[in-house]
Amino acid sequence: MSLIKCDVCVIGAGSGGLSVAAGAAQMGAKVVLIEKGEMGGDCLNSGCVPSKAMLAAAKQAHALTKGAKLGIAPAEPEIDFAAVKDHVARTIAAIAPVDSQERYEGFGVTVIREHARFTSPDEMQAGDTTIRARRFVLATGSRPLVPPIEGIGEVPFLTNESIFDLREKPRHLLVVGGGPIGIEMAQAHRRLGCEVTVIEGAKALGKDDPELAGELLSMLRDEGIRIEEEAQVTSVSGEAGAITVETSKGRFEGSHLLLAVGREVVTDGLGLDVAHVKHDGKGITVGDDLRSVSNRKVYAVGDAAGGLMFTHVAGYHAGVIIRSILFGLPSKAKTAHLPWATYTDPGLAQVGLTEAQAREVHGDALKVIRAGFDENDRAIAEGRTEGMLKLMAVKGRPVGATILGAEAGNLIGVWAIAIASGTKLSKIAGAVLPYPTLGEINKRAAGNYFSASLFDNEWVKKTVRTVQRWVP
Ligand SMILES: Cc1cc2nc3c(=O)[nH]c(=O)nc-3n(C[C@H](O)[C@H](O)[C@H](O)COP(=O)(O)OP(=O)(O)OC[C@H]3O[C@@H](n4cnc5c(N)ncnc54)[C@H](O)[C@@H]3O)c2cc1C
Ligand SMILES: NC(=O)c1ccc[n+]([C@@H]2O[C@H](COP(=O)([O-])OP(=O)(O)OC[C@H]3O[C@@H](n4cnc5c(N)ncnc54)[C@H](O)[C@@H]3O)[C@@H](O)[C@H]2O)c1
Repeated sequence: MSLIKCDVCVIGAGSGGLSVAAGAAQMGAKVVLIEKGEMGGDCLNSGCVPSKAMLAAAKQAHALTKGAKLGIAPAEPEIDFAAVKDHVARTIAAIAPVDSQERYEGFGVTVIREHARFTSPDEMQAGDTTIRARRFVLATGSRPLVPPIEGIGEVPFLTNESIFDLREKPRHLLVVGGGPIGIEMAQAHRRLGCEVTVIEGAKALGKDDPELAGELLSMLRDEGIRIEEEAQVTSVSGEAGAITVETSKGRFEGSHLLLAVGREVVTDGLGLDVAHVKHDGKGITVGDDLRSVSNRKVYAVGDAAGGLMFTHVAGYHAGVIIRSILFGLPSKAKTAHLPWATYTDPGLAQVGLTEAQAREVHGDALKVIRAGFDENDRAIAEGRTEGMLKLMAVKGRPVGATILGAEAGNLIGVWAIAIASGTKLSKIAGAVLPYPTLGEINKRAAGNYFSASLFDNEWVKKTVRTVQRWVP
């Protein structure tokens, strides 16, 4: 048994824990990082990275089939499903060194590869080591929720933890859950040659703007994905290669089953009760300072904090608590400026309020401005004219933006910055952007906010006529 005393003990080397450990160690704190599984957590090993690598292969396959539009004869892609999985594995391997034990040890972090659990309010046990720390950071993430559906124990099923290792191409993938995981995986598999049925108990992409989410779903249906909404799963049965899902809307049959019905925060096995750390089904109970409400030595970040579950949110949380832990300064996590994107093609991205939320908060003061990708010269040149930007604005400032279209996840960045910093629309409308770029759609929407009052304005017209007549 050995004892380590440190300033900060971080549990979990995923997006949140790694950001805390790197920041704290490089600013001079003595840091211990404990990880029981793979360095990099969900995002690197079974989340963002493999899903985006798979979507990239799917996009390339799909591009071949659409060539006719641009004057290139369309071709049937030859898909080697196992080789796509090799690409996924290579992508993970290429990024892994950034999250590696060696790199973190290079920052001066003590990395322990064991399961950690509290043995008292200020001590943890990890293997043969006891860690006594001034502050603990729980960055234990989440895992796929497996609901108690009748028959689920007897049927082989996939989750995000196993689907990226599957090397055989599913003949017909049944996806239960139409959230971002289900929808991204549905498009990836469809474009890679699988039959795909999405079975959603409520509304698919139900956390997004219903109008643009609806448009995306109809595009996905046009690609051949069957999406059945309001279909609550009642039971599953069958065996490998022949799965049946019974729902309130009938029976669905396929060869493989993917469960993507949400996440469950990892709080078990941590000895939270021994440390008096309050928690519930949503995660560790924290205030907006991300500090446990019942043990002030303990913080939670990322998925474990029970809010929005995204890698960039985990990274943001890390910044918030580093300020508090290292400098003793008050620091609070906000949510209004946090963006997200679903990386289908076209993508769907959101920051701030949706139209419905903005209407509820701002009533008649709200202006909703639309700019279509079919008005953007670059989108036209590339044949990527589907979708639009919806901008929610109040008194010359953005309060929300929703984008459906090419590069939506990139384009939403401008609005994330604008909303976070309170930037006026006049600044975005007045920016000079390179032509022709998709990014001009943001400027166009901001410009549209002013154009009605500028171009349909009798007073402006009169002033211009007067100046033209009298000013030499
Ligand atoms: C399929 C999929 C796709 C996604 N795509 C995106 C995306 O495109 N963009 C995006 O922003 N987000 C995406 N996400 C969400 C993102 O992956 C998570 O929000 C993010 O990984 C959360 O990071 P975290 O640090 O909170 O937890 P994790 O990354 O889950 O890390 C937690 C770590 O803690 C360790 N741990 C747990 N308990 C203990 C213990 N007792 N002792 C020691 N170690 C422990 C675990 O082993 C794990 O490594 C996706 C998620 C999935 C599932
Ligand atoms: N692009 C991204 O950033 C990205 C991608 C994937 C995942 N994520 C993160 O991971 C989280 C989890 O994703 P998710 O898609 O698993 O969860 P989710 O909670 O967003 O969606 C799950 C869906 O499953 C449905 N559902 C639940 N039980 C059901 C049942 N018995 N039968 C049929 N449908 C059922 C729900 O109605 C919901 O629409 C996301 O909220 C997000 O934070 C992010």
